[in-house]
Amino acid sequence: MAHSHGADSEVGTLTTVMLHRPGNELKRLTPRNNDKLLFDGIPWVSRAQEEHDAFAETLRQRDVEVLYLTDLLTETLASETARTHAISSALSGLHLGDTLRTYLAQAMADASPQELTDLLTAGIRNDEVRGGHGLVTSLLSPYDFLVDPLPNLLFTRDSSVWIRDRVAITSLAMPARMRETQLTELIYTEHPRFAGGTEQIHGWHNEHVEGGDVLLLAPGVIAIGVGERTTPAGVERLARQVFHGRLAHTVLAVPIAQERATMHLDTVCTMVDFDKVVMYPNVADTLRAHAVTVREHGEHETDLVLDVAEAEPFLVAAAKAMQIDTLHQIDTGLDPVTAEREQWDDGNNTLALAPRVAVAYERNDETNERLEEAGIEVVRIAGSELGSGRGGPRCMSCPITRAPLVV
Ligand SMILES: NC(=[NH2+])NCCC[C@H](N)C(=O)O
Repeated sequence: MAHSHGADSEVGTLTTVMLHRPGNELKRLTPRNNDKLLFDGIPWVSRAQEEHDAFAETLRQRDVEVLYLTDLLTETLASETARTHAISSALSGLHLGDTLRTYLAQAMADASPQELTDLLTAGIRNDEVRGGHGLVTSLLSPYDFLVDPLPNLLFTRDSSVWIRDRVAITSLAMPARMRETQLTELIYTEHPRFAGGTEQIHGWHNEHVEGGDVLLLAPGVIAIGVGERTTPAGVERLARQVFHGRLAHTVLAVPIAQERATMHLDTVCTMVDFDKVVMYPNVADTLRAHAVTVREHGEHETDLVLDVAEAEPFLVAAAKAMQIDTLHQIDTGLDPVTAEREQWDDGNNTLALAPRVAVAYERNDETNERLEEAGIEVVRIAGSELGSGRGGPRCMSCPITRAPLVV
């Protein structure tokens, strides 16, 4: 069946989304490794799954087709080429040594597609290896991971992003997340739903760009946060690619604080209408953007000559590029302490289902009330466990298709 995929805005009616239902990879988290694995606590896994199932159900009730990353992966792994590729990339680390690598490659090759999906997402710990007892396995601690678990797969926003009809395979900055894009790349390359018909841009081998930093402000206008995750060179690379592919006319490069609380642009600002954003009040006055445009196209991406404007207030630069009078910031009017608490719990990380309809964590009472006062329908979901990885509804979703935005 031919599918057409893609998105040209943050708010066009959402029709297909990719989620990841939290699984065994979360059971790998311990108080000793949670910081490195980018979680702030140890989630109660079964409750996280319940919360996630309710999130998915909420989307389905609104006619959104929900695809699960692991289902797509298992279907992809039915192909021998895909399996070989998945196994060799998962075992490419230099911590393994030849004996163990050969043993693991065989064990993974013997696994069913479903088992292989589990090994690739939950990882393999040294004490789980029953054979291959050579030097490396004896010297490593039993609790060392031979294949790292991927607890942050939950945040499907970051590991790929659709821009118009292309999908950007991102390049994740934190070591704990780098393997995620081996999986998204494999799905988009080999899964029958995407194979052949989907053109990919960027790539995990390129400069760092994470999907949480990429906001499709309007058809042709993309804001990209630059901070802890996306690097200045990452923005330049993606800008060149979207300009070369004629996917956008303006990229706004938006510096954000290099801190965990604001790891991505979507932790401080998301769109809830074609001309409205909800923004963390404590950065609203200082957020700035450089508009990047094309001075000269060329035959190749590298021939492009870019124009980079002086920084302007973000809302001003955005409205100009979007060719609207004002990009409104919904004034949540929160005092700085409440604002800081609710930002930490992803109050600003909303997922638009359509203009003026947004999914948000129920816990952020004040932000949600203000959104409703401003005419936004807030679809509340529970997230006490899901939120321990520091991500809200937008982070946990990768829109694969949105209806083109009609204003
Ligand atoms: N788009 C987002 N804001 N994603 C949140 C990702 C959270 C994840 N624990 C990380 O640190 O990478």
